[in-house]
Amino acid sequence: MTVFDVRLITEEERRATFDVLNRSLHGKRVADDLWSRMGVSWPAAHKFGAFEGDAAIGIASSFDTEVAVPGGRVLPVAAVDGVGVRADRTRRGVLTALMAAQLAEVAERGLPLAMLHASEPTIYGRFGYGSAALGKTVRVSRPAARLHERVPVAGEVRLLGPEEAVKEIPAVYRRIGLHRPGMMARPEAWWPAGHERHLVPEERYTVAVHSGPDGVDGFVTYETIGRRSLDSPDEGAVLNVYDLHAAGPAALAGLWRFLLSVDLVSAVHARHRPVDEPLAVMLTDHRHASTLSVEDDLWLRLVDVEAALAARGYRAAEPVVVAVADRQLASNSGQYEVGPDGARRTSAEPDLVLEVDTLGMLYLGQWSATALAQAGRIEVRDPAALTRADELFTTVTAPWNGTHF
Ligand SMILES: CC(=O)SCCNC(=O)CCNC(=O)[C@H](O)C(C)(C)COP(=O)(O)OP(=O)(O)OC[C@H]1O[C@@H](n2cnc3c(N)ncnc32)[C@H](O)[C@@H]1OP(=O)(O)O
Repeated sequence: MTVFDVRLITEEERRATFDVLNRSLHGKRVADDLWSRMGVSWPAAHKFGAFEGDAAIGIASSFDTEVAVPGGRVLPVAAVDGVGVRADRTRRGVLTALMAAQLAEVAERGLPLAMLHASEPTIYGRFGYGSAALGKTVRVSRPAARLHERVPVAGEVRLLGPEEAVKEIPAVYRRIGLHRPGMMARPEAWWPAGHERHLVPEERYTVAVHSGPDGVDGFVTYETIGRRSLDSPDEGAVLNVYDLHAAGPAALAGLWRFLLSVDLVSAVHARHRPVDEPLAVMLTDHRHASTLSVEDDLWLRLVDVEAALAARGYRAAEPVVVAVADRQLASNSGQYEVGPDGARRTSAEPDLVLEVDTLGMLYLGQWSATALAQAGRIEVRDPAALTRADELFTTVTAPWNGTHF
């Protein structure tokens, strides 16, 4: 039986806890040069450590940012960005204790939501997180793929050097805005090169911007891996898209036209794209684009169910009453009436009964109530209410996070 304490870390414990994280995720200790680069992005704030005496054995980190929710509002959110337990201390409840402390702190600070990207999909459901936005990995073959003649393309693409990129790209990301549920504000500190999270990454990446009639309206960061051999021209160089954001269809098309024009490349791969991005039908032959996988991308936890439900928009339908059970934050458990005018607590009998992780799956519009009921995740007391819940929670665009954190 392991005896450990869980508490907020001190400044002096930053490196030891980062070491726990790095070893748990990558199996490597943090060398001096790595720490001198990455230490800046590992502040002590909002980091819970698990300690055996003075020795760090676990870490759960988060930072505050904002996330878009259906209906257009942007809510404060705790983005959980670093979780790990020392390999010789796993499966003894260390993570469970860390997540409880973190959730209590996020709730106490009044943040309505928490979110994360999971290393494994089996970990976070038990802590109230639901798989709230999916992402697809697409592959487009070159040189055969061509944009269809009706795809709107106006504007041009220009490559940026690293210094220009650091200056221009943060403003472009802000201008594009959080136009899909699930998109997040990116902390300013992330952008400069040399930062752990640098969003205008290392030398191996190329950054390009698209300019339309109103100025710069999209960007892409990519790297090219492998070389195409003259003996087997269909195999070889893959252009990997790391980050791609566009303000609208013309910018998206312009960036893809550019990506498909890069010489000596046999295929363009893009991970974690929005599931409804219409890339295949933007091509003359949509078999040139294939979806390699669809994966869980963003996981969402409603920390304050009433505030979170009240803050999102709903489509027109008669209200439904949902009963929510929350095993970690009992104050969230209860009935909520959800309708086109918003959501509030009620004492009415529930039409639908679900756990808070399932509510996270419903919240951004990724999953329909019907699908979740079919999967056994919603208990249906009134079948007519299921259709109403589908209508209320549906969103026109699929949710998407689009940021590596
Ligand atoms: C947001 C992010 O940072 S994602 C990155 C997460 N980190 C990693 O993947 C790094 C490698 N893994 C680890 O460090 C650890 O295995 C962790 C953090 C995933 C889990 O830590 P632990 O201290 O072992 O978790 P804990 O003992 O509290 O487990 C709680 C429950 O979850 C289950 N569980 C925990 N991790 C896993 C897993 N990877 N796969 C399946 N079940 C798991 C446990 O079996 C346990 O189940 P039970 O309550 O039915 O007994």
